[in-house]
Amino acid sequence: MADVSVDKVAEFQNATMPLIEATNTAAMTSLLGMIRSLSYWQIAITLLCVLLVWDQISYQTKKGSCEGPRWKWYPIIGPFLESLDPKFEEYKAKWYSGELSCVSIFHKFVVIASSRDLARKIMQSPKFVKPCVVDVAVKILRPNNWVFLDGKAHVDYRKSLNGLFTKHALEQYLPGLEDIIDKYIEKFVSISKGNDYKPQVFFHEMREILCALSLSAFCGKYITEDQVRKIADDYYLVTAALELVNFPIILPYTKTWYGKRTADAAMKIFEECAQMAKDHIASGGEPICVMDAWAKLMQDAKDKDDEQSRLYHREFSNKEMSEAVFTFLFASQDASSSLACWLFQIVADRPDVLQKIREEQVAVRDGDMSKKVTLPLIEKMKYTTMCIKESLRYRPPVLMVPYVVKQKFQVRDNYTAPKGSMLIPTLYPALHDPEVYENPDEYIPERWVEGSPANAAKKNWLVFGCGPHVCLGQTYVMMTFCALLGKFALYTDFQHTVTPLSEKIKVFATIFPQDDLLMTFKRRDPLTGEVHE
Ligand code: HEM
Repeated sequence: MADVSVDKVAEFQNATMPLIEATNTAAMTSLLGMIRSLSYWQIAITLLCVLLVWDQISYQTKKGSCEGPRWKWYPIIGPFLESLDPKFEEYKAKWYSGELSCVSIFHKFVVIASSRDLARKIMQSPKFVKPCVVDVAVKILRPNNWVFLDGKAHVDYRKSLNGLFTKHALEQYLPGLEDIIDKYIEKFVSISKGNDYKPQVFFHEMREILCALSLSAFCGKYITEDQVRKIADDYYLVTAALELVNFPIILPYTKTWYGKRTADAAMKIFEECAQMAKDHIASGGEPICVMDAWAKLMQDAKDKDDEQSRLYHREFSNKEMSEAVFTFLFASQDASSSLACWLFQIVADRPDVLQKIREEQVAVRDGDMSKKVTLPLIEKMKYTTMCIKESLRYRPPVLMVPYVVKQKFQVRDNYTAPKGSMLIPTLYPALHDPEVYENPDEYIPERWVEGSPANAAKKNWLVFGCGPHVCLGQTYVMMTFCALLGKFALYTDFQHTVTPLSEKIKVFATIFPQDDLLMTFKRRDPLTGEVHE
């Protein structure tokens, strides 16, 4: 029976095939004839119409249940021009338009996740997503850099870096950090003095001090003051080169070219530092910076065979160490400068808060101002820590963390993000959730007292991300800022001039006050509070 039907079908196909072929050939001929009869203009307009329709259909298909414009109002480019000059208020409107919202810019489809749980889900799904970097980052940070590792390779490498940022390791970097803080207290006071103590922009100085602190922690005394100044001065070129919208090919004298040149110069310096650190440790020296700590971990691991030691059994080359240290600088510079600007502004604007910090700083030293900043001292700075945490919550330096979808990813029941799309977990809404943080738009350090709802809501604390890429430097940040704010509060009388733009947020990689922070610093006696001009 079956054989008969198969034969019949074959017979029918044989009979009809010539007819179908003839029809197809005729259709093709008439289509070609029609195309030949069109002018170049008509062909171009037809192709453009096809492209526009395809662009809209592709947008609609990918958009699914996400919030977002019904149509792509600016065909092809989407809101490209707005993305060149990002505005905080526009971001905010997007986050609060729905827990998943989308935009499409050129061929890139971007999904923004603004609820706490979706943001966490994305950051904790390394099987489906990986951090998204702009194309040019691979050239600037170099293709073999550890930051581009994914999955198990990333987890393994990350384990070897964690050892450089444990509390024990960080404790060793503190004396170097304190030296830098002392120097910059002098410097800020003398800058203000040179300007007759009139308010002036301190945004650049904040970036410089943060760069100097990071470089001291990473390279210790191996890096000279001139080298620090040069890197601090030029670093903004790297930030500009790695902005979300930039030309992917490095052409001479463009932003990306300057960025790469700066990064290469910094990495060359770090390579030399790595060798000096290895020599220092080999000659029995104690570690005082990240480079030293790394060399020491390698040296100590030689005769051991436990899991931790095996991470350091291979020799990390100077080049590899320099590239890793550059990523630390890259990850820290903008975010830490942002925190510094907001923290100094916020505290200066609230004399009661500043007063409490000063009292605590004197108390933890038992009134003995010769005491050096150590880990036990920092652990006693409960109120200062709360002020820093609240600044990070109130003005989180990193608003969003872009990820790219590696394979189709069901983000929520009714939405699956397509492969290749960008998924951006947003950190701000979770940190301003009124159910967890009462009056979320007010700065209230006391909300962080032990046992408080804010403290209990660990899942909302997304300032440093979560999951396998969670910030490597978070403990370092808290320690450094306790030392920094504590000493400036004790030894300087710092004032902030409030302008209508002070509380407005400017987005430049991270966030800064729109007026660039107008401040003055005067020398202050830490015990009597007497201010000297
Ligand atoms: C206020 C300062 C800082 C903030 C707010 C901050 C925030 C963040 C955030 C949100 C992430 C992404 C986390 C994720 O994808 O889940 C991150 C990653 C990272 N941060 Fe920080 N960060 C700060 C300072 C630093 C410093 C000082 C360092 C220096 C070591 C650092 C090193 C890193 C590194 C290396 C990564 C990538 C980790 C990985 O991919 O495994 N950060 N940071």
